[in-house]
Amino acid sequence: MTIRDDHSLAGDLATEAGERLLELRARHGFDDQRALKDAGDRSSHRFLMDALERLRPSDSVLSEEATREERMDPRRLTASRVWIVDPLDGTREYSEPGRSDWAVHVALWQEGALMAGAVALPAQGRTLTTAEPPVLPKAPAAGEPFRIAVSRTRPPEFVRELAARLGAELVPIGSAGAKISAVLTGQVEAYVHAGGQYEWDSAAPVAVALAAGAHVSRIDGSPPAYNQADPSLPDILVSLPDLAPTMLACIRDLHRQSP
Ligand SMILES: Nc1ncnc2c1ncn2[C@@H]1O[C@H](COP(=O)(O)O)[C@@H](OP(=O)(O)O)[C@H]1O
Ligand SMILES: [Mg+2]
Repeated sequence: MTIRDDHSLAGDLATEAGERLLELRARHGFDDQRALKDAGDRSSHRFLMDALERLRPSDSVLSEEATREERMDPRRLTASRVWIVDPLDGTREYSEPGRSDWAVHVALWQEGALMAGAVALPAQGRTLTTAEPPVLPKAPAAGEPFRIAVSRTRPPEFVRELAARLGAELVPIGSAGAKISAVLTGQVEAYVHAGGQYEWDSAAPVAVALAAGAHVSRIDGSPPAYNQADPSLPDILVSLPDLAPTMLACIRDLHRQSP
């Protein structure tokens, strides 16, 4: 098995899971959105688990849709390779007609670092991967306005003030994968989240963002850690590198004023 194989495998699995989700959405329709969400989460999880079991039988897997016991299985903490997957990120948007901000995340953590990953954006017809990381757009000149992607439904409470101080525009988008992809492809210049999230929500897009050379950190500037005993990873900042120092300083100021 070569390193290159893992990058391609992540891309192929995310893309195929995404195609299956597109078919399911077309077949199912939107009359029962709850049922569509459940069917999407469940079938995509099953597909990815079966494929990884077959193709990488000695690796561990941490999936959003696994049972609590499976997620807390201590064996993954001593494993050297763990696939961290979110079979359907942006489940809410998947169940809304016409929306393309949902994703499939497949990442590989190996010995302490994210070493491969892919984010399929099936309704946008593309998959971003560490096999061929996207070329980052140019950052806006100092003082120029820029755009920050935020959750449509659970944006961090400090984000309005952050945008006001930085002269930035907030762009609500569903799915952490779709938001980080939007940074990497030039629809926005940054993504900030706080208040709750899990490793599977960010592992794959963070792997691609790091491979592309984007800034990735927690909102206190520290590096995010994956394959932890507690998979909670509640905040994240991904941005074009030049914007990160100013954004982190501004977030720090805001927290100093109202901790
Ligand atoms: N406060 C919070 N607590 C837990 N999970 C959160 C959260 N805010 C966002 N998330 C998760 O992060 C992903 C992106 O959310 P959003 O679109 O709001 O930015 C979603 O994943 P899923 O769709 O896989 O559940 C969502 O559940
Ligand atoms: Mg998710």
